[in-house]
Amino acid sequence: MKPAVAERCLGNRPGLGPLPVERSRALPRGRRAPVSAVARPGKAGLKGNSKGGVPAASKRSQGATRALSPAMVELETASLQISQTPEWKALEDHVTEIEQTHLRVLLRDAKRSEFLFHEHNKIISDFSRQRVTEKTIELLINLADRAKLRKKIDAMFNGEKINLTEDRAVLHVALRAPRNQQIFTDGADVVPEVWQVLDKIKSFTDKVRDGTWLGATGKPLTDVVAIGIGGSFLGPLFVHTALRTEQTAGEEAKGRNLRFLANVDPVDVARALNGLRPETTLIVVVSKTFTTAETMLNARTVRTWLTAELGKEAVSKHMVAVSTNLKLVKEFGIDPENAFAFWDWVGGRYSVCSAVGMLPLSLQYGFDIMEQFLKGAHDVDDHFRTSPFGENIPVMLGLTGVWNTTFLGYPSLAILPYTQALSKLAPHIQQVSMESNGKGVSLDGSKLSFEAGEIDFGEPGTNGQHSFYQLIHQGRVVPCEFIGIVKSQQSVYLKGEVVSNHDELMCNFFAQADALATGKTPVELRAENVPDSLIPHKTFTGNRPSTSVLLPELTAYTVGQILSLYENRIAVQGFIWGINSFDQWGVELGKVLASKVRAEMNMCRTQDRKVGPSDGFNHSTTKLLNRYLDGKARLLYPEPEDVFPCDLIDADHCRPPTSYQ
Ligand SMILES: O=P(O)(O)OC[C@H]1O[C@H](O)[C@H](O)[C@@H](O)[C@@H]1O
Repeated sequence: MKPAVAERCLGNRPGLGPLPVERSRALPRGRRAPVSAVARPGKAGLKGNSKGGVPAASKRSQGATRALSPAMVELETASLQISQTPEWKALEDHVTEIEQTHLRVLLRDAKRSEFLFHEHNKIISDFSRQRVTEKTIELLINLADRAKLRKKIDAMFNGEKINLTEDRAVLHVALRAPRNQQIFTDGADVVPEVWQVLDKIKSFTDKVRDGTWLGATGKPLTDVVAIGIGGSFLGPLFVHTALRTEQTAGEEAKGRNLRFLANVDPVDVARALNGLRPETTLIVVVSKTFTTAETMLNARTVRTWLTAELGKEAVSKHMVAVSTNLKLVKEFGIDPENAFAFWDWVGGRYSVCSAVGMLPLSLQYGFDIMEQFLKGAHDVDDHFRTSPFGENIPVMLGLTGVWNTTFLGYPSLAILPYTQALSKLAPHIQQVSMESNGKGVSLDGSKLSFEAGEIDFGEPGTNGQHSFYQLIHQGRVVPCEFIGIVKSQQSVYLKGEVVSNHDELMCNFFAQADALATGKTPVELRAENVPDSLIPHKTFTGNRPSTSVLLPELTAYTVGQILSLYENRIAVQGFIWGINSFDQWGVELGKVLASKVRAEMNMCRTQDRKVGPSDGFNHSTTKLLNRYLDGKARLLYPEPEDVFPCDLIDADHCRPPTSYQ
């Protein structure tokens, strides 16, 4: 073992000045500055809803940095001051009316329940446990009309550049369009390109699966590790988790393994590679930009793992990539022939239907199954694009979401699938929803006068019931979305049991929604002889809103439907709030600051400095960084080029990563 490198850099150093946040706000390469920053630099303090002055959209059209099409100016204008419109005000007034009702009473009205019960292609959605009446829905649809929801949906499907701050179209719906459909953006039909890549995925994945494509030592590649993070990870993980126990998909996946590596934590590397052999492993590097720090370090790490055993030439057989940046893929050393493209009009969190999901998932389940997934998503896209709002399930989900969040003041949403197979739905939707709608300004850059976005979380039932349901029954009001399945992927019915295992699960699906809605009153408790002292503790106020969605089964097709329900629901909310749901500037600042820390750590290591950071860190960060580096200085590492976090994976290649001096 080479001598240890002592990494002690930081001495005690007096507190430094506050972090120069403004100076650090570099923009990512290739991206434009947000409109509010470039078009109207002096506008930061302008209130979005100030009554005076020229509307921002028309200001922009009077000489801003770039021209918008008349259609986009109209849509941007429709997004301004939505909270000042009579339709918004009517909903605010209506809250008082709704507050005088209780779901216990509303649910007695069968006519109302029928009105709130919708069905599309075997997906049933029941909105009767929302705190709404027919009038509420009418008022919400009026608001949608005022926000020009229909035009915004059309603009999205027609390839208009509705992602204004990045000047991009939002066309993930084109990823699941049938071959014969035409969808244009910038004057070109994108559907042929989409199918060109899908055909390439089919051809490649067939070859890997049938053993025509072999590894460097002539062995079939049975194991796949997909390296990617955020949108290049969560969607594919959700779909993989949903299909693992589905009968047909399970058959197709026999003898194959699909794993994901997302976190830059070496612990995740060790876990992803544990038990795998390079000679039977195919690595798929998934990154829209091919610059994401975590993914690129993980890709380099796994490439080292691979080439240490198989040599550099093995990369062409064992590593493929999915990206919009084919130039960087090539520079990384992956043959462009082995790269699967997608386009800047696909947002990362909306990319699971592109090669991002289709490549790794087709390797695991075969292309034909995954084509069903695309068909399911397209089916709901079509329903979303064409159905009247009152019968349109994604629109209804979006409208009730806006009602709960903005008007009734419930900021969160619990996503509660009653099937373990959907256990990764909530983590995926967290990104789609919170990265899309977690915004503080409207499309034109003016500050919102209300809070947009929704705090999403969730767990499959019944696990959640034994965890956080206490709070949602008796603590805060958290609107819920229950998802149930008629036919389980796995059927178990034990002799002597009163119901099958799946029915047992589904009893809870029905019971929980009613418990939240109707609650339990002190009168009912007294009738059950509950002692007076316990009555307050055992009372359930009820009146807690939820939606129930019931699907016939969970297959690749219905998983695609679920994806589209949520993606489009989230778009509806953003369209009504008047925000840009398709950019994500909020993730940049942390990345910039991490680069500064990285530069500092590197300087400490290379110069073996004994002094603290030279500038730019505040007292708190300096102090904590000191403690971290102090702690690290006590550890013995091999020379950096030998550090390889795989001692858990393959003892031949690794040494103990650390030990205490
Ligand atoms: O696919 P990549 O370019 O590697 O990006 C991965 C992720 O990076 C950032 O966190 C973005 O906010 C996400 O939207 C994106 O999905």
